[in-house]
This record gives sequence, C-alpha cells and structure tokens, in this order.
Amino acid sequence: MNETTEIRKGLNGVVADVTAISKVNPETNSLLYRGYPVPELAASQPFEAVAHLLWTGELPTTVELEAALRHERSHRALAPEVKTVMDSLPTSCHPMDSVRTAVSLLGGLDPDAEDSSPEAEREKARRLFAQLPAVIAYEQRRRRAGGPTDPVPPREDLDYSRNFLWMTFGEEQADEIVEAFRVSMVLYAEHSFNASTFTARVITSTLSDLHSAVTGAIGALKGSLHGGANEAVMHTFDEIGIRPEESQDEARARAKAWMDDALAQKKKVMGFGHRVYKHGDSRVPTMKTAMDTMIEHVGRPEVLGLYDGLEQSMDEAKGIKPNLDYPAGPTYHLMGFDTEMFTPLFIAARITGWTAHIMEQRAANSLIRPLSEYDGPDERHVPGV
Ligand SMILES: CC(=O)SCCNC(=O)CCNC(=O)[C@H](O)C(C)(C)COP(=O)(O)OP(=O)(O)OC[C@H]1O[C@@H](n2cnc3c(N)ncnc32)[C@H](O)[C@@H]1OP(=O)(O)O
Ligand SMILES: O=C([O-])CC(=O)C(=O)O
Repeated sequence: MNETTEIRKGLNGVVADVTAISKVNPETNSLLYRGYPVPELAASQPFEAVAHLLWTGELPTTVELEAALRHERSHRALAPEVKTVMDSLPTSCHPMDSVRTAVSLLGGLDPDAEDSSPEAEREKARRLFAQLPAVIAYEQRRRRAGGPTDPVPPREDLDYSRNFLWMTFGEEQADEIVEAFRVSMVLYAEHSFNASTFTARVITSTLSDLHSAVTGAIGALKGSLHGGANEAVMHTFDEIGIRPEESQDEARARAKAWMDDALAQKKKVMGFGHRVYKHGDSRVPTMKTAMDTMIEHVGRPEVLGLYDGLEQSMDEAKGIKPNLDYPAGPTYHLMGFDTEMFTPLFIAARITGWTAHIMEQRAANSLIRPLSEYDGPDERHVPGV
C-alpha cells in the first residue's frame, strides 16, 4: 500500500459534499431540518408540512399547506398494477423487498420517470410520498391475510398519519397512537449523509432517475446496521421475552442480565451506537416521550422495564447510547405493526429526505466515484499466453 494514502474505512469522518437540508451536530446532540430544531417541528407540525420544508427549504404558508394536503390525498390509492405485482410475491418475503419492488414498479409506471427537470423531480417526490403509505399498509394486510386480500381504501377526511393507520388496520386509531406515529415520521424524515441517503446521491450522480435512486436507498436502509435496526431491536425484546404479566422492575432486571451476557459475549446489540453521535442521538428523547405515551395508553409497563434495563446496562458497561431505532421499534410494536414492517415505516418517512437530497445532488452534480488502493496479487500472467 502507498504510504502516503490515507484510507478512511467506511468513509468515517469524510466530508463528501455540502448540504442545506439538515445539520447533525454531535457536539450539541442537535439536529436541524433547514435550520429548524427537529424537536420544535415534532411538537408543532403535520408531517405533510415537514415534507414541504425538506423539499422547498421553507415551512408552507396556510395556502401552500392546503394545496399540499390536497395533493397528498389525491395520490393515495394503491395502483392495481402495484397490487398485482405485490400479490405475486410470497408473503414470506421480507416486506422491504415488497416495498422496494413496488417503488421500482411505480418508477416504470410514472409518466415523468425520465424527466429530471426540477419541476418533474418535485412532482415525483410528492407522488411517491403519497403512494407509499398504501403500499406499506397493503403489505401489512396481505401478510396478515397470508396472501392477496382487499386493500382498505384511503379516506380523504383523514390526515397523512391517521389515514396511514386507517389503511393498515381498517379502524380509526386513538389520538395517542396517531400522535406517536406522526412524531416518528417527523424524526425519521431526514439525517444528512446517512448510508441510504448517500446511496441515493451516488445513484443520482450518474444521472440516473429518481425511482432508481430511491430503490437503491431502500436496499441500503434494509441492513441492520442502518434502518433494519428498528426491526432488530424487537427481535432482541422477543429473545429476552415480553411478558405482559410481569412488573416493570422484573422486566428491567431480566433485560439487564440479558445485556450483561450479550456484552460478555462481545455481541453487537442493535439500536445502540451511531456513526456520528457519540454522546446520544438527538432524536431519542422526543421518540422516547412518544413511546412512553404509547406504553401508558396500552398499559404495558413491562415494555418500559425491558427498554430501561437494556439501556442502563449498555450505558454502565460501555457508555454507548441508544439511537432512534431503539425507542421506535417498541413503539411500532405497541401500535400493532408486525416486526418486519418497522423498516418499511422508516421508508415512508425517509422518502422526504431521500428525494430532497436527490434534488440537491442533481442541482449541483458531480459523479461520485472515489478511488481505491489495490492490495491484490502483483501482476501475473495466464499460463501459455
Ligand atoms: C437510524 C439509524 O440508522 S441509526 C444506526 C442503527 N444501527 C444500529 O443500531 C446497529 C448497531 N450499531 C452499530 O453497529 C454501530 O454503532 C454503528 C454501525 C451504528 C456505528 O458504528 P461505527 O461508527 O462504525 O462504530 P463501530 O461499529 O466501529 O463501534 C465502535 C466501538 O463501539 C462498539 N459498539 C458500537 N455499537 C455497538 C453496539 N450496538 N453494541 C455493542 N457494541 C457496539 C463496537 O463494538 C466498537 O468497539 P471496539 O472499539 O471495542 O471494537
Ligand atoms: O445518520 C446515520 O448514519 C443513520 C441515522 O441515524 C439515520 O439515517 O437516521
């Protein structure tokens, strides 16, 4: 290896470009979307307004918000072609594969697929944002039905979050549940150059189309070191055992013992640690409050016991803090989603950030193509040639 070449494995610490979309500040454990602190947005804004902010740089005026709500409501229905293709997949396949396939298909069906003008990109982003809930809700329903079933049609009188839950469960959900869901969408929406967003930017940088970039981003999000961690957190809870009859203290003690054992075996425990934040993920306190509301609403204190036990033991042993996926996983579980559906919910939120980055990349493009240092065999020759 060339002694002067510095290789930053995993691009750790490398600043790859500028972005005006969000600022992750690990020193102050803070996160801004277009300058606004995310806890302020989570406390006050509909998810539709946050999407508008990420795409345009500004919160919508009343008139703009009304137009955004109308647009989202008019593109919610599950396209019959998408249902047919989803129905051709076995219900044993991972829901991330179904949603990735549906997005790829939506690209093929989109009238503006090959138009990369700013106007067309914005329209495609808005359409995908509106189309994804029906895809994800239908995937949950067909898994529960064990095969093709009837989707629950969207309701124009309901906002994004309430309608998402309606299409998933076919019943209106309590305000506490809808609110926790909305908060999770706002928190999951955007996070600078994370692996899936960077994937979308790499694909865009070749002048490929928006749906291809999103399809690739979904592939990157699926892994358990990234978005797949919210699912993995629930597998940990399941492995420890969720016992509704147990007290919070009993659950905490069992979780602590499980974590001590896992760390003694040098296991990586999903939902903890972060590439950028080293003193705690800025979004966790807001998501934890939403989780606490859910726990109180459904009366399941033992889930909080498991949560606290793992967190405390990890902190005491290694000082590693939870990331957003840690409170999000149990929150989605308590809402009634299947565990494998948690990362698709992340897609529904992150479509806003991904598409904002796709537009930003396209507006100031340079092909993303780093170098590598060769460490294979020295030059050699095929015998006889
Ligand atoms: C929304 C999101 O995508 S947030 C991220 C979700 N991902 C997860 O929750 C997966 C679990 N966490 C991890 O694997 C890591 O913390 C990552 C991949 C997120 C960040 O990792 P990196 O910045 O590359 O740090 P790295 O993995 O090198 O960890 C540094 C040290 O902390 C330890 N560590 C980090 N995370 C964990 C964890 N979750 N469990 C146990 N140990 C951990 C590593 O073992 C390593 O220890 P060592 O120095 O003794 O070898
Ligand atoms: O920033 C990251 O590396 C991962 C993350 O938290 C996110 O994408 O929300």
